[in-house]
Amino acid sequence: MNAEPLSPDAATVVAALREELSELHQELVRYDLVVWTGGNVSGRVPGQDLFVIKPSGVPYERLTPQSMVVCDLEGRVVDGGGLKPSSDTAAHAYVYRHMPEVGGIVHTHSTYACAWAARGEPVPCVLTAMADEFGAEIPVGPFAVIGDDSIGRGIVETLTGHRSPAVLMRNHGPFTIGPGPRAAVKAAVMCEDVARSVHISHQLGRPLPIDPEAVDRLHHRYRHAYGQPGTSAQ
Ligand SMILES: O=C(CO)[C@@H](O)[C@H](O)COP(=O)(O)O
Repeated sequence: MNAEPLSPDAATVVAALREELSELHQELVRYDLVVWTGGNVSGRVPGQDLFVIKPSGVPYERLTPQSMVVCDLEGRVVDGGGLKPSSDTAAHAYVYRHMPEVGGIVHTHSTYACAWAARGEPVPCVLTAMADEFGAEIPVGPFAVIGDDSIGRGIVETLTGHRSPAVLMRNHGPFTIGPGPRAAVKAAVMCEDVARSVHISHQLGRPLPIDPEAVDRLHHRYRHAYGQPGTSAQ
């Protein structure tokens, strides 16, 4: 379905988002977070009830700005250029409808995060890098079927009021959120990194917990003081 044409301003914003998403999908490949056509990235169109998402089942090397699909917040295609949107479109749409602060969503099948998801076990906050980025454990969401908004419901119910921008959907894999798509990709990269380190730590012995007050301080510093003035950790 192709709906009303976008206003010139909205069309400019969508064009920029198509470019950004096309590039960000290659980051999933670069960081080894996906195989074949698994995984997807989306971004909310600021000021519009729209988001842009990957087409379903298209190999990463064939993804282009033009192949990205524009949807409304019910997950209906607004501009798809003949391509079907990702199988997770209804899930992303549900999150955008229920978490207005979210501007980007990522799903990957990264190995270590999926291994924790298969066990249904949260990744405990036992590294300063985890306290920085996640401010808590990485929680597990419910088992949910693919194709409707069940995954979205699980993401929203698990991450609302939680500091972590990542949830491990049980028996499935990680979904990450952020104020924009780049921040959500970063959370996906960090999620895999800490899932791997903590897994290895478990194999070596018992990881030591971090005092919750120290977790709070680390997370606050990372959010508000890390990096260059005027830039954020995102
Ligand atoms: O795991 C899932 C479905 O949740 C996806 O990651 C698929 O593997 C890729 O689906 P498309 O985004 O290509 O439809």
